[in-house]
Amino acid sequence: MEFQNGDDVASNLLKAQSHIWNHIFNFMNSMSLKCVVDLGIPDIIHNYGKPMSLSKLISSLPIHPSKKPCIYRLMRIMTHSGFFSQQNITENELEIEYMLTDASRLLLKENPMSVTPFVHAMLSPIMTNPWHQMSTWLKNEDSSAFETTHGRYFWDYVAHDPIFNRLFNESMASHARLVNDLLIEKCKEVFNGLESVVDVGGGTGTMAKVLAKSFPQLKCTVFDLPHVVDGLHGSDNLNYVGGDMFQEIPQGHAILLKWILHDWNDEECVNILKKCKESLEKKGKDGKVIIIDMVLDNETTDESFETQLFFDMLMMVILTGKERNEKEWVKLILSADFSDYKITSILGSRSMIEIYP
Ligand SMILES: C[S@@+](CC[C@H](N)C(=O)[O-])C[C@H]1O[C@@H](n2cnc3c(N)ncnc32)[C@H](O)[C@@H]1O
Repeated sequence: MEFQNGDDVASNLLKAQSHIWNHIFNFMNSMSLKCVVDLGIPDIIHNYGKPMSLSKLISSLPIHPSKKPCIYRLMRIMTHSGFFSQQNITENELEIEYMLTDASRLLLKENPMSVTPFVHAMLSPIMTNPWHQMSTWLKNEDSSAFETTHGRYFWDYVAHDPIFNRLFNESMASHARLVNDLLIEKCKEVFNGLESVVDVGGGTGTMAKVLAKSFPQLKCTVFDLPHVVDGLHGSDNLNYVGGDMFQEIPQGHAILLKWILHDWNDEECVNILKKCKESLEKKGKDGKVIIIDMVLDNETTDESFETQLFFDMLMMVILTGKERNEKEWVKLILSADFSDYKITSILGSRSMIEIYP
């Protein structure tokens, strides 16, 4: 047994207290980010074209005059968390000049890879309210805390709320734009020579459009729920089909499941994979399913692992899904009667899993 002297006890207690405080107040990071995005601060600094002083920033914001001093405090916490850098630090706060960082450049509206739609969707009260119901949900039979809060499954809710439908689809599309080019670059040989691919749960087709353009011989089908693809028009080698992947998946030589299986529990995933297998088998024997999702790995850097844990909690609270480690993926693949698989780590916390019938 270790004995601690009085000073150690006090210092450990204080550390424990700050640890708890930082956890209690972690939501302030999210909400300050939302505020900065709502006010368009990254765009204002970017459009200014050079480091922007606090006084200039304040005069560019549509805020009430009594709130002017609050902007320094908002910028201070956001600078602390890496969204801005600063120069010309003097006694006079108004002279501090702010610059963008890699993180805030990714929030610019004009950036085709902008993460701003993801901020709007994920931090809307529709998505944050369910977190207050987590412990209630753990004691009831509902499929998710989202259902406990909103009385519907997530996908059903999205189908009935056109504004949130647009917000959510745009957030997925913005995510896809960020990873598409990297993905195609890293996985060229996976799509090379393929005749057709069905992007199941392909949203509004952001990924499929890039595939169709990069591989003109490849016939791409975006398959998603009718309210997502209704009214969308394809091109020569791209078409949209509305339907339910639990019923039937259009035929293809390959099926892409990008950010799909982590939305669903094991039983649902096995059903989806079996539907994929049926679709592939109608085209012959050499097909494959290409899954893009996370493979949980606690050996990765702390930051990546934390991101994976956040997504796992998101899948639990909003949907019925989870993030899986390799062993859990293999169990799913074999349960759906696929015979072989290959995992390639591609994009930070995400991997590509090719599975073969
Ligand atoms: C997390 S999003 C992923 C979107 C896209 N693959 C991407 O990576 O950006 C999941 C997609 O699955 C679709 N989806 C949900 N249930 C579905 C079903 N039963 N049949 C077909 N698509 C479905 C949703 O509409 C949504 O577009």
